[in-house]
Amino acid sequence: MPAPDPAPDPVPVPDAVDPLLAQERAHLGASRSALRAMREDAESLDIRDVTANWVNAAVLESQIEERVKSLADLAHTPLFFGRLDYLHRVGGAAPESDSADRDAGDGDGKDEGDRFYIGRRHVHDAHGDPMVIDWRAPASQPFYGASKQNPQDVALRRRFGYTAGDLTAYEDEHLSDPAEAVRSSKLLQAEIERPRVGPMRDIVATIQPEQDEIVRSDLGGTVCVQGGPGTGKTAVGLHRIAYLLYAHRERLARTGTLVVGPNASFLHYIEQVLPALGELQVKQATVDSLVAGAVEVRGTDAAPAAVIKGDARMAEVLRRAVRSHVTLPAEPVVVVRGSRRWRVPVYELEEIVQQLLARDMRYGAAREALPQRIAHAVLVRMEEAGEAPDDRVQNAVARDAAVKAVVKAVWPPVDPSKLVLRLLSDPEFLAAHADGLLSADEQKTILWTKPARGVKSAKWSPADAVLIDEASDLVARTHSLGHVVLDEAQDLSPMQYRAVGRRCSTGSATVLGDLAQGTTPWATDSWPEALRHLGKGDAVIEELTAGFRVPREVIAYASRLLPVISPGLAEVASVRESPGSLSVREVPGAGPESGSGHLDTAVIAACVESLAHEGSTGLIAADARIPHLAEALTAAGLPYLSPGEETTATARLTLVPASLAKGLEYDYVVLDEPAAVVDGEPDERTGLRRLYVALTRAVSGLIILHSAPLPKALGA
Ligand SMILES: Nc1ncnc2c1ncn2[C@@H]1O[C@H](COP(=O)(O)OP(=O)(O)OP(=O)(O)O)[C@@H](O)[C@H]1O
Repeated sequence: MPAPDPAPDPVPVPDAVDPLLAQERAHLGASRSALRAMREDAESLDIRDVTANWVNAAVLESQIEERVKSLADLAHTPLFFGRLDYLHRVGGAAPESDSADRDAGDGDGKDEGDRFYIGRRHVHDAHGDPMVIDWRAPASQPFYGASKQNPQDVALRRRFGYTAGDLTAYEDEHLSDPAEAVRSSKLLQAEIERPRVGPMRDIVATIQPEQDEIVRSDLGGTVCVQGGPGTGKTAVGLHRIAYLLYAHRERLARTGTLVVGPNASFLHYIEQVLPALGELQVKQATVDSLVAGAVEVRGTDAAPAAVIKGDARMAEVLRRAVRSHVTLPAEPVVVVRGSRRWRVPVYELEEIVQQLLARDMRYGAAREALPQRIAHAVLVRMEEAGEAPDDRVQNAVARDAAVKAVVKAVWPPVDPSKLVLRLLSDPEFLAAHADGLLSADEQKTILWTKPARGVKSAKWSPADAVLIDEASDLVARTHSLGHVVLDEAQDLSPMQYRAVGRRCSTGSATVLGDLAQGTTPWATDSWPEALRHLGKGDAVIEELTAGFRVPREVIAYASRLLPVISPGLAEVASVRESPGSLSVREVPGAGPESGSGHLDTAVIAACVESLAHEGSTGLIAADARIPHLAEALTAAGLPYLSPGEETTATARLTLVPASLAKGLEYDYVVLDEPAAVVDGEPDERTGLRRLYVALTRAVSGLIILHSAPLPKALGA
């Protein structure tokens, strides 16, 4: 990101001094009143005359309720944050869908250029003229994308600053005035530097041009975003879903949208962003919860077994195993109807089965088609004999006991859980289907040492549940949603990508991740490959490099790990102007013999030091150290939260196991014993990647405390 001269301070000016500010405040007041009127209109809608039955009435009522909710004037979110004055009149094209109230730029008979106030939702006056337009409307786009080089027909871009809900400042850029120098925005900087408390916030007022391009990319295509820590991937993914819901509301309301995140605490952290943008219909899941349901997951796999179970070759093993249930018919089928017997010979039955196999239909769909095919063969014979059977006869023949018996023998039902249970319990069955795909050693690795007796008693692991999900899809097609946002995607196994891909097979996806933050044993090293497993090989891959979270000094320190953990990846360029602080403190005297008493004391002191600042503090430590640190915090009288629990002005300290730090951020981070974080992982590279994640959670300051030597890769 270029660093042009800063704009003059957007100093708050009293109304008397700046009449322009007074005008803008007046527009804000009028917009608020208009919004109130819109809400009152929605509340007073009488649906009795327009609905024919109670089902329609209930649907309509809930729609009205949603609308009333979406029209609420939220005290802490300003109604608009920007203004665009176009050089000319523009007609902001409406989105694909219904609602006229999202249209922007209706004619108002003026000759001068259009002026739009940009906010989180559309507000119109009593005549239907827009007071505020939705940030997602086409006419809002130049607010994010226009520049001095490409003013996009915009004369003036104005950003507004608020203090405690009051409009107190503004900042202007005359984009079409060649005499005006390019300046960086103070308001944008202030927004980025704002202390973090509570759940994740929307960034709608300050989306950057390169982010905006991703947010507004078309519903038809899948976009994959590679970006280092804090480059706004999660923010961009959530805003993209809000944008798509705006631009294609009807289609996506029918097909559904989903955000997939790494764990429940992460989902909890991000769950407020979409409602703040007025979007309430988005489902959230982890990959584990997505594939849950068929069995209860109570077990875990050792890394080597999990890696093989997550390998894409397992898809072929399963496909073979499912199809192995089909056997070619050995006997003809004879259907008796009245006094006549109709016989379909073996070779013809075989042909029917072969045709179904060749069509590569879902196993269950083919099983349903088979009796109809056999019945058809019977009907052909009836017609040849001069009868004139109709559809009812064909259906009756398809349900005939003799036909049913053939179907049962030739194409028996397959229970996906039982199938996977057998593959993992029965070496011969596995060998038969893994032949040429998995080596003997690999087969041994995934076989259960103690074969399970039944689906209920088996100790299923998360990777097993993914296998069952794949098998289920081989039997019956998984329902596809319209759009899926997949966050922290680098951590998925090929089989997990397939599971997510099934859920957007007829839709599209936004795939977000950072190869350097991959911490699973199966983490991906190549986006093109990951996207192929997802079934979206033609996705566009974008890169975000500007960092909005981590201060320069801190990101430079963490980036020392990059050559080891992800050679070739570029260091994030921090856009934060406040220098931030990095403090690396060695605490002598601790160690296995003397216990970790000194380190604990230093950690507690660092937490107290961090809490003296405004904003949240996260104490991140190796998972194994968490119970111990929890005790130390309690003994020191420092109350703390768990990740995902909302920080508030009074509860600002969170104790974070390194394994749950991904995706989260805190104003100040105290990092306990980096070597323990690295040692907590099965191999060094994964350990260093985990450390990289932990080092990149801080917004304003990072204190690292260690008594063991720091990992060499940090240049220590
Ligand atoms: N354009 C922006 N304006 C203001 N803040 C932004 C902008 N983009 C991102 N941010 C802020 O930067 C922080 C990091 O964003 P986000 O969590 O989306 O990054 P990420 O790339 O997903 O990070 P990680 O890889 O660590 O998960 C958040 O506080 C977010 O609100």
